[in-house]
This record gives sequence, C-alpha cells and structure tokens, in this order.
Amino acid sequence: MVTVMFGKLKEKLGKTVSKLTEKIYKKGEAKEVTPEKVENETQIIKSEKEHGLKCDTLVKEKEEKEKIEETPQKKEISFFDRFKITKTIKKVLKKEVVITEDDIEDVLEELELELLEADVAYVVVEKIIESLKDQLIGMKISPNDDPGEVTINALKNAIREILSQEVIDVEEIIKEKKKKGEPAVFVFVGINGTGKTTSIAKLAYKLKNKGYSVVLAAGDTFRAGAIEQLEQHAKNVGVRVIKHQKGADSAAVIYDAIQHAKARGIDVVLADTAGRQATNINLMDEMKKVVRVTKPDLVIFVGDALAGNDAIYQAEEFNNAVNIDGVILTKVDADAKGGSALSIAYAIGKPILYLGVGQRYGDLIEFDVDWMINKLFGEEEVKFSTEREF
Ligand SMILES: Nc1nc2c(ncn2[C@@H]2O[C@H](COP(=O)(O)OP(=O)(O)OP(=O)(O)O)[C@@H](O)[C@H]2O)c(=O)[nH]1
Repeated sequence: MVTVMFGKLKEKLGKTVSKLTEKIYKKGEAKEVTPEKVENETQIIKSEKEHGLKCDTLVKEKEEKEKIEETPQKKEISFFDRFKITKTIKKVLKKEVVITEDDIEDVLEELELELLEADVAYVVVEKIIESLKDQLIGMKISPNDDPGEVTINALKNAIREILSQEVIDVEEIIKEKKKKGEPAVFVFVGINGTGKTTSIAKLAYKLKNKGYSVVLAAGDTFRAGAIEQLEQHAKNVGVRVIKHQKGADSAAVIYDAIQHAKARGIDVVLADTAGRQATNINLMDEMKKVVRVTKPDLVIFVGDALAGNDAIYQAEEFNNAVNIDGVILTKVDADAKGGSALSIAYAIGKPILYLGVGQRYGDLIEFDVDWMINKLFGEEEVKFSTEREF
C-alpha cells in the first residue's frame, strides 16, 4: 500500500478549509454563478489528457460523444453538451461578511480533535487554533474575495508559523570549519531503531556527492552488530570508518575520528552513537560525556516519524540532556499521519534539517517550510520509492 505522505493531516486540513468556506458562503448568502465562457472541445480533451480529469461530467461526456459517434448524422457535440462538460459552479457572496468567533468555533473545535488524532502535539494544536482565531475573527470578506482562498491562506500562515525555526546551513558550517583547517563534527543521537546509522550513511552519500570528504565514527560501541552495520554502509557509500572494538568508550572513538580527519584534512566527521531510551540515565550520561569531550558542531537528533508523539517526547528529553541543534525525521515516506513532522521542530524550538524518505542512500531530503506547506495543501501526491539499498 502506497502511503500518501502526511495523508491524514492533508485530508483534515482540506476538510477544515471546506467547512470554513461554507460558513462564510452561508453568512454572506452566496449565490451560484456559472462561468462566462465555455471551454471548447479541444481544451476539454486537453484537460482530460493533461490532468487525467475523470470527473463525472467528462466521463459522461465521453459516453455521450461515443453515442453521438455511433449515430453518424450528429458529428458535433451540441453547445449545451459542451456547456455541461465544463460546468464549474462558483459562488459569490451577496454581501460583505465579518467573521465572528461564533461563526468558526465549532469548526475549530473539530479541527483541534482531528489534529490531535493525526498525532499533532497538543502545544502545536493550541498554537494553530490560536493563530487561526487571531487571523479570522473580525476579518471582513467582501463579495470580491474568494472565501476558499482566504481560509487556505489563514491555515497556511498558521502552519508556517509552527514550522519556521532558525535555518541551519550544514554546508556553511563545513566551509567555516574548513577555513580553520578543522573538520565539521556532527554527532547523531536518538533512541533505538529510529534510523541514526542509516541517516549517517545517507548524509555521507549526500555530502560526498557534493564534493566533501567524509569519515564515519563508529560511536555505537554498545549494540551487537552496530559497528559492522556502519562499516557496510561506509563501504557501499565509499567512505572510511574509524572504529574501536565493541564495548569501547564511545567518546574515545569519536575523538580518534576527529584527530584522523584533522591529520588528513577531511571535511566532515559523522559520528554514530548507541540508541538509548531517554529514561536510561546511564546511557544519557554517556551521551553527555560524548558531547562534552568531542565538542561537536551539531548534535543531530534522529526521530522516527512513525513514533508520532513519542518522537516529540524523546526529542524534548534529549534536548534537555544535551541541547540538540537540529533534527532528522526518518520514515516520513511511511508516515500516513504527519503529526510529528508538523510538531517536532516547534516542540523543541530547533529546526528539522532533513527528512528520511526511504531506504536508498539518496532518500534524504533537505527540509524546507515551503516544501512542506506545498505537500500539505498542494494537489500533487508524492510517490516514494519502496526500493531498498540497505
Ligand atoms: N521506510 C524508511 N525506513 C527507514 C528510513 N530510515 C531508516 N529506515 C529503516 O529503519 C531501520 C532502522 O534503521 P537504523 O539506521 O539501523 O536505526 P538506528 O537508529 O541506527 O538503530 P540502532 O542502531 O538500534 O540505534 C532500518 O531498517 C532502516 O532501513 C526511512 O527514511 N524510511
């Protein structure tokens, strides 16, 4: 089953736009108007070909057209038939509307429940509702305005506020460190199984393809097989790994990798660490030591989008322990809800750097607010590859 990325969130936001729009139409006693002009047949067929429009009228029209073709005497589609094909009813407000809290209260209450259901963190839901109220209550909508556009823009603004954090330019950090003759050091932290090792490999692949030299540090000396897993990724991607034996001190391995990179003028050190539960005090203390000793340029929290609210809680705990700089949210390709992608940055006040969108080395995309807004409100449905490279 192909997951529609952020599918649940997208559906709920779409429903809210329709409900708010209908409320405004009703209050403004909107009347239906038909389009001034009728498209000609070529435009209709073109629309059908270009957009695969299979709406009822077009399908019905094709059946009627086939029927006409069966009876040779009626070659042309009548004007009225054409008119039916492109019948796009628009509504126009009869009078100006001033939106009151009563007008939108019930729709916003429903939106609140539905966002919570899509795994959006409570603090984020509250912020979105508050922003919508600030934007919409008291707003004047004239007959020249398009209520649908007004409501979509209000929702987009509310979500943009949530998603916008200070942007971190990873390549800028690498270049700045290179000027000082030092490697940029990025340490990856998170709980077990979220995709740390995989994301390190994906970022190594991305940076290597951009011309940077990369070395990996096998800092997960805890989990059986973790060192070998990272070595396999490094081989596949074509970068080196600095490792010690299993059970060695994680900070020491990463420290050695940094010295190796310095000695050889390598641009970037990507350091793995053992997956750990935020509740495991000993492992959290070890992680604090790793950060204290290695002084990384970025501490990157790797969260699993499928974990929903748990990913937010874990990010908050890790942020309290070692001050996270940025987030990689993985398995977004498999996340039908979308709540964690919307919530994690706002909940900890740190930016999402990348999204993991599959199991190939190229399946790591730089996060961008406009990109996410477009995915939540855009028409296109993103299809991800289910191919596996690891
Ligand atoms: N669909 C999908 N799967 C992913 C993504 N990122 C990681 N995975 C899978 O998630 C699983 C765990 O990935 P790892 O990188 O081993 O996780 P980890 O955090 O290093 O795990 P520990 O070493 O136990 O802490 C693997 O099967 C990956 O292929 C992603 O973006 N999309």
